[in-house]
Formats: sequence, structure tokens, C-alpha cells
Amino acid sequence: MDLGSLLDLNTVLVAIVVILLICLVSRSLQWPANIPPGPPGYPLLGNLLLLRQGNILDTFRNLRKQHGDVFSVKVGPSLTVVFNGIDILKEAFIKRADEFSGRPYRYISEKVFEGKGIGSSSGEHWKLTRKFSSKTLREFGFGGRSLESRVKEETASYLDSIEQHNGCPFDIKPLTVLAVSNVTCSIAFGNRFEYTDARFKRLTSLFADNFRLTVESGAVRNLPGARYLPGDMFNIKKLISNYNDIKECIDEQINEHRTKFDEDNQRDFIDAFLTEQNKRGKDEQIFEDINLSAIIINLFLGGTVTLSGIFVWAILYLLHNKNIQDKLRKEIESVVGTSRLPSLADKPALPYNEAFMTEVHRMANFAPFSVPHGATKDIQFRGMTIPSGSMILVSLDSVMNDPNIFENPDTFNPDRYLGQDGQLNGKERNVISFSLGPRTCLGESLARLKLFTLMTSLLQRFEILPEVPDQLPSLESIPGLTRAPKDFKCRIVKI
Ligand code: HEM
Repeated sequence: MDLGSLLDLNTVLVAIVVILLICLVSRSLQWPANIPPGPPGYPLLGNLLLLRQGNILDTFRNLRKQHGDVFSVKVGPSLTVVFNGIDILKEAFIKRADEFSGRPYRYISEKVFEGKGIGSSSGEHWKLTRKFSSKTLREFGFGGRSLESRVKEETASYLDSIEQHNGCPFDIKPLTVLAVSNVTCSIAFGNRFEYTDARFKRLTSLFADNFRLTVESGAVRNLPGARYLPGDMFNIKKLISNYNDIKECIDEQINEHRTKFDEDNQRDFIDAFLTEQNKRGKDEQIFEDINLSAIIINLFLGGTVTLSGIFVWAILYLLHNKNIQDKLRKEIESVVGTSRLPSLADKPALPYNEAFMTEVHRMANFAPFSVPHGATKDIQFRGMTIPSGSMILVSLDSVMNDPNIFENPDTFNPDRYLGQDGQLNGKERNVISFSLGPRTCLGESLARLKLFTLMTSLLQRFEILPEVPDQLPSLESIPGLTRAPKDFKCRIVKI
């Protein structure tokens, strides 16, 4: 490269930085005076340095103590407003859901999916897409097979793979990710894959890669100027390229389905979508191919990391509480026996197992600030203005760790959900790990079905032991916006 072009390059870079700085300053000067209170920040950076110090959960808990139930932090030019406490959450996300159910602008989802799908869209498109997807999942019975039969089929393969470890120590997370993703394959594509199948392995590794890249680059990748920075500082190019590869795998499935499509013999979610597309014409409203790819990606993304994460937390709590593990197994043996797998119909007769999993959801606190919502217009809330474009965080943590609702919230105690009659006492309704209001997790029933079937079947057949006797794995999480468990190994021994 000669000096001339190097100078040109430098000039362009300097120009870009100056433009970004002007954007940053002018944007923050536009905020009204009555935005929710928050800590003072530095010019241009806002509170970025504060948010990078220590654990974000502790930082937000402290900021609530200092500034109240609705506070704001500035991430560069963007305002993030954090909502805390059960009353505030119900007021915003249930009573005033029309104003609070939007999602913030996401460059990557605009670029790859034109802002379509369920998870990142807002307004009428989101409502219609969500309605179709929930209805299809609720009434699922394609190919004469219910969701439960698909989950049970996967559970059987999962248990067989665990048995092959012969009680030797192994990391259960990767296998759990495969099992959980495979149920999504069965729902979306009509069939599960062998865990060694090359197409399946490629798809799951692309999703895992993108999850890691998203966590690594943090919220900074969503800042308006981030994509113009030289190189790929915030993984934006890599994320887009991976999503394009994922989309290619899914589009291949959609095309295969189209060639074998038979309206009278619908096999799965794709067939259900194609049926509506044929009825209404491809371009009408939500029934375009790009929306189908985006929905399927949402089902994989929404359901894999969260569910496998919660399951691995459950294993950790079983290792730390051997007495609870024994009690759970005893309840399963007395209600289900040992000759068949547990079924959803057994669930009401297994209140201790239900209480255990509820406590895992609360203590795991996997998505303590849910998935960000966004203000799609200026919102007035309790005398404060939340400007259009702000990111809104729902602090599920503020409810699930509220000592006024859960006594000694740091203690793992499934009994807190049981009354004197041994049945659930209603406290479980405050464990809002799937969020609340119309934007609540779309896959909640499916997630509960998978967790129940996988966990009760595992406990029925195996004992879960630490890798080294008397050396229990850490209950600390990997730092970040989700509380993922740290890697560990355990021994799973056939009873
Ligand atoms: C234990 C497992 C799971 C947990 C803890 C969980 C939690 C959540 C949370 C907190 C949200 C954000 C709600 C909000 O915006 O306020 C969400 C959204 C979502 N989840 Fe889940 N989820 C789980 C499993 C699943 C599964 C299995 C699926 C797949 C069917 C799924 C699909 C989705 C989708 C599509 C959304 C976006 C909904 C929307 O934007 O309207 N999730 N989930």
C-alpha cells in the first residue's frame, strides 16, 4: 500500500470517528430532562465503564437502591431503562403492554431477516407472527404425533447416550444441547437427527458459535456506529455470516418440504406454514419465506441455550443437595414406578418434583433481565419520559430474589412452594423466569414439558454424583447478561 492510499485510509477513519462522535453528542443532548434517574456518566461513553466493572447483577441491584425502581443508564448514545419490582413490572408489561411490548432496533436482524420473525420484531408483524406460531405449537399433532411423543422419543435417545458413559465423569451440557435442539428439529423439520449427523452438527455448532459471539460482543455491538468501525471489533460481520449460513441450512429444509408438500399429510411446523402460504399467497402479510426462516431460528435460539442452561443448573443443585435428589426419586418411584417413562399426565401427582424445578428456575435466574424490550415511541411512565428508541430491561431478578416474596432468597429450598397438604401453595406464580405479559416466552409450555420429561426420566434411571466424591462443582455463573453455569463434570450411574 503506498503512502497516498494510507493517508486516504487514515482520513476516512478519522472522518468516521468524528461523525460518530457528533452523532453521539447530538443524540444525548436530545433527551428530555425527566428521563428516569440514574448515575452520572462521562461524555460520549455514558456509564459504559460502570457497566463493565464487576458483576452486572450486583451493579443493577445497587443502582436500584440508589435511584429507585425505574432507573436509567447510558450506554454511549443509547438510553437503557431498567424496570424493577413486581408492581412496576405488572403495571408496565401487563397493564400497559401495548406501549411496552416492542423490541429495540437490531442491525443484525434487520440485515439478515429484514426485522422479521418473532423475537426481534414489533407491532402488527410481531402480533400476527406470534399468534400463528403459538397456535401451531399449541395444537401440534402433525404426522399423528404429539409434542409429548417427540419429547419422549428424544428423551429415550438422551438416556441411552448417557448410559454409554458407564458412570465415568463427563460434561452433560453438550449432550443436553443436542437433545434439546433435536426436539426443535422434530417440531420444525418433522424428524430428529442422530447426534453424529453432519448437517445437525453443523447447525448446532453455528448456533453455539453465534451465542458465544453475542455474549462476547455484549450490548456494544448494537450501538449505531459500531458496524462502521474498522475490522470486526464486535463480531458483527462474523455474526451476520453465521446467520446467513444457518439461514441457508433452514432454506434447504424449506425447499425440500416444498417439493414433497401434501396438504392432507402435514408433517411439521414448516408444512403448517406452507399450507397458510398457499391459501393466502406468498406475499400476503406474514407468510413469506423469510419470515418462516426467521421464526425457525427464533425457536432454536429461544429454546436451546436457556433450556439446556436451566437443566445443567438443576444437575448442579442435585449434586449439592443429595437429600433432595433422593426425595425426588422416591416420589417418582412411588407415582410412576420404574417400568415406564414418566408422562405429562403424572405431573400433578409429582408436586415435589414441580417444586424442585420451580426453585431451580428461581435460583438459576438464567435471564435476570429477560430479553430487552424497546420503546417504539416516547412513553410517559409515573412522571418520567422514556424516549423513543430506549432499550427497556425487565428485571426478573428483582422479583425472583425479592426477600418480601421469597424468604431467605439465597437459600435453595423447594419446600417454600409446598403447603401443609404437600401441594403447590401458589408462591410458584411469582417465579417469572419466562417473563410476563403478552411478550412472555413463546415456548414456556414446551420448555416445561421438556424439563419435566428429561429430569424425571433421568432421576428414575440414574443417580447423579460428583466427579470426585466430596468435591462439589462451583455454583458461580459465567459473568454476563445471562447466568450460564460454569463447565463441570459429573458421574451419572445407573441404578
Ligand atoms: C427454560 C427455558 C426457557 C426460558 C427460561 C425462557 C425464557 C424466555 C424469556 C425471559 C423470554 C423473553 C420474554 C420477554 O421479552 O419479556 C423468552 C422469549 C422467547 N422464547 Fe423462551 N425461554 C425458554 C425456553 C424456550 C423454548 C423451548 C422456546 C422454543 C419454542 C422459546 C422460544 C422463545 C421465543 C420465540 C421468544 C420470543 C418471544 C417474543 O418475542 O414474542 N423459549 N424466553
